[in-house]
Amino acid sequence: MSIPPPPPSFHGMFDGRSASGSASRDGFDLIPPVPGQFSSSAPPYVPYPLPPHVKLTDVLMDLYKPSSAEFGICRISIDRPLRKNAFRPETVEDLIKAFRLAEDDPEIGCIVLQGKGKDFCAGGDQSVRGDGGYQHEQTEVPPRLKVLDLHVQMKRCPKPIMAVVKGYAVGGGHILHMVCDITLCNSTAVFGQTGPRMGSFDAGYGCSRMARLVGQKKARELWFLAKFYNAEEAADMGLVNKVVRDGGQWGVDYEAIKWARRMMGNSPSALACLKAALNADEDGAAGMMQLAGNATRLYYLTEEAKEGREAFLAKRPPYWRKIPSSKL
Ligand SMILES: CC(C)(COP(=O)(O)OP(=O)(O)OC[C@H]1O[C@@H](n2cnc3c(N)ncnc32)[C@H](O)[C@@H]1OP(=O)(O)O)[C@@H](O)C(=O)NCCC(=O)NCCSC(=O)c1cc(O)c2ccccc2c1O
Repeated sequence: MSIPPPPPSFHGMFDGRSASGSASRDGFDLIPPVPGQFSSSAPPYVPYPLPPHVKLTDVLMDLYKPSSAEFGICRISIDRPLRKNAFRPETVEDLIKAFRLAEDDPEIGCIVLQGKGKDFCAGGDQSVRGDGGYQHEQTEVPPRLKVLDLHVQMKRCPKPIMAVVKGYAVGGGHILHMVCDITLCNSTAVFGQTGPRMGSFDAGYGCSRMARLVGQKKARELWFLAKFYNAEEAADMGLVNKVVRDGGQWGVDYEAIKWARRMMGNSPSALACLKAALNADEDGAAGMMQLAGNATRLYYLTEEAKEGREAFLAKRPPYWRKIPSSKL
């Protein structure tokens, strides 16, 4: 496989100097794109090429690949704007499929989760909430809370996931953004839990992740009072990485591209291991397993691991001492 040359726009990024030689602390501000760089004012995503066997009804996927040398950004959008992107079981199934595709696609380096239209997501669709969970259109599928599986999948995904929040991120929509690695929002964003007001609660990541993000006292305030908070309040609490205050309609979308390109300019394996490590204490044995899985995968790349495999296949004893690194 031929390796593409490094992207010209990144020259100088890592030594703190721009291509023109002007000093810059860490190069972040050198990262394109800026609005106006593209012919259209909307961010430059194109439809994601779905494999023929995958059909999505409630979710859209699109893609932005800055250059052939860089990884691409996959944007996953909940597409139920008339219900403020409230999710039904079919939406969750689509999200699970979309995240799986993005995770497995070697061209993708970062995933953006957003809502289509003015809102991020207003949580579980109450019109299909039955007595035992959310009811699938196909009535033979038992009512479930499949969104909890989606949370686990997002936490385990080795690629960074960034929420871009505009409008409401409430109820289960608030939990979805909290499960993402990074949250950017604009000044229209509204955050909060609604469960105790309408007969529900999420005692999973909805509690544990929130308490780690905002602290125990604030988490109890968010859940017990079930109030809404604006973008500034959410940022002050540590729920949001950055509030993009200006930049017009697409400001936060461009900021997300910039953050994604910055992350994708860093080592993918380092990011995957860091994500697993940052998850580990919250996720108990499952979290340690995720971190340990990365160690095994990296070990497989060593001459020592390859010798073990080759020896087994050749029906001979492994010859560890011929490998200089095979000692601790
Ligand atoms: C978000 C709002 C405050 C917005 O109010 P506003 O007045 O601006 O807009 P409307 O209320 O008129 O909404 C427009 C339109 O959308 C429909 N809609 C909005 N949210 C939902 C929803 N969640 N389900 C179904 N439909 C919704 C609304 O009915 C309107 O439709 P019309 O046909 O009438 O035009 C306000 O909309 C609001 O408070 N929404 C409800 C927010 C909410 O309570 N969400 C559910 C919380 S429970 C949950 O999400 C949940 C998630 C989990 O992950 C769990 C995990 C484990 C266990 C339980 C979980 C769980 O319960």
